[in-house]
Amino acid sequence: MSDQAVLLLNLGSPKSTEVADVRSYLKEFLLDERVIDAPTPIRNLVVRGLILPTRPPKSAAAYKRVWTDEGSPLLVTSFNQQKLLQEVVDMPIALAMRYGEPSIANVIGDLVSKGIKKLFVMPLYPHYAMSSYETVVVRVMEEVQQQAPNMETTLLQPFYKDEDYIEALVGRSQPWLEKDYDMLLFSFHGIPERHLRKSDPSHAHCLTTKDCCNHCHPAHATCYRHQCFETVKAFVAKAGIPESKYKVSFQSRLGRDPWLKPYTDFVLKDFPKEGVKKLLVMCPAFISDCLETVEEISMEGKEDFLEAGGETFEQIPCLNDHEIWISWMANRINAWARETAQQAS
Ligand SMILES: C=CC1=C(C)c2cc3[nH]c(cc4nc(cc5[nH]c(cc1n2)c(C)c5CCC(=O)O)C(CCC(=O)O)=C4C)c(C)c3C=C
Ligand SMILES: [Fe+2]
Ligand SMILES: [Fe+2]
Repeated sequence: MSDQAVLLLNLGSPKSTEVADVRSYLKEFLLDERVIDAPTPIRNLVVRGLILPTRPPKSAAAYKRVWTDEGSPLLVTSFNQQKLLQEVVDMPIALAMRYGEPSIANVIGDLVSKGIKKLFVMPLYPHYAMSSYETVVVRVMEEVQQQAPNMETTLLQPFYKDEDYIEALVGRSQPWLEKDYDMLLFSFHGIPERHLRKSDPSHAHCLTTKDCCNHCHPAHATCYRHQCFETVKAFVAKAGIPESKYKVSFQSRLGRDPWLKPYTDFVLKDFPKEGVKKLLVMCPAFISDCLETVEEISMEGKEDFLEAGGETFEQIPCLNDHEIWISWMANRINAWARETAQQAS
């Protein structure tokens, strides 16, 4: 029996679309200090006093629009990824979510009880953000420290511009890129501008100049905006898309603070006035389609664009459980297993 295993990680969804389940999911999510990063008493006040009494019915209604007979798209796709990967990789593939179920604590407990000693931790986020990659890694490491301090862990690094990832993304997108379109919009999940400054270890680079993300700097190791731009740069170079035919925007903002701009909803409404009638959209911050790509973009975003005078709206699905993506994950796991074997010999 192998003492190696893989842990796939993603964000998580509520247990059901019932308002009470959505409220308890949002409570765990938004009380995370890396998501709402105000001092604890203020975070408690904002989340418990302002957000939880008002937002859950609205979020539950949005989840109802995307929920399938099998459950939340994000969870269904994640379980499919796990199953398909298990068919081609010769070691246990576990799956856990940062919020909700399957919980990181239970899944690590399960791996420990199976005698796993070496773990490849795969956060399924291409880019570094304190509210996505960092929080899930910190949570996994806390749990490993507590339950299995001697377990050897290797961490999949953000892969936003890796050649194999860009190839996978372009390969997956190819059938849509061959269609006739005026503009390709790369819509990334947004984050508050404050998070970008906080994640800059120098506290002297991110957002200090307009084009900071284009000037080489160590801060880019943790700069979400830089990493999003790099994904786009590499994608358009590989796919041969000219500068006049693409744009980058940021979606899903919450609250009144400034988030990364331009905002996707504004861009979608402005496009038709600028002559963009045939639109292609993709959301590369997400490996799997979820509430944010389905409800916010394919439903709401499409409606906004068409109502403003757009003619066609096509969306490239996320990598999901496409064979290109399963092969990508399998290759990374096999590379890790080879390195581990070499180190042991
Ligand atoms: C301060 C709030 C939020 C930050 C910062 C944030 C960053 C962030 N989120 C994702 C990925 C996902 N977010 C999803 C849903 C979602 N996100 C927020 C808030 C912040 N996200 C909320 C409140 C919600 C829940 C829905 C709602 O009420 O609007 C999802 C979808 C989950 C699903 O079940 O389908 C994903 C995925 C990233 C990658 C990220 C930072 C880069
Ligand atoms: Fe989010
Ligand atoms: Fe930057």
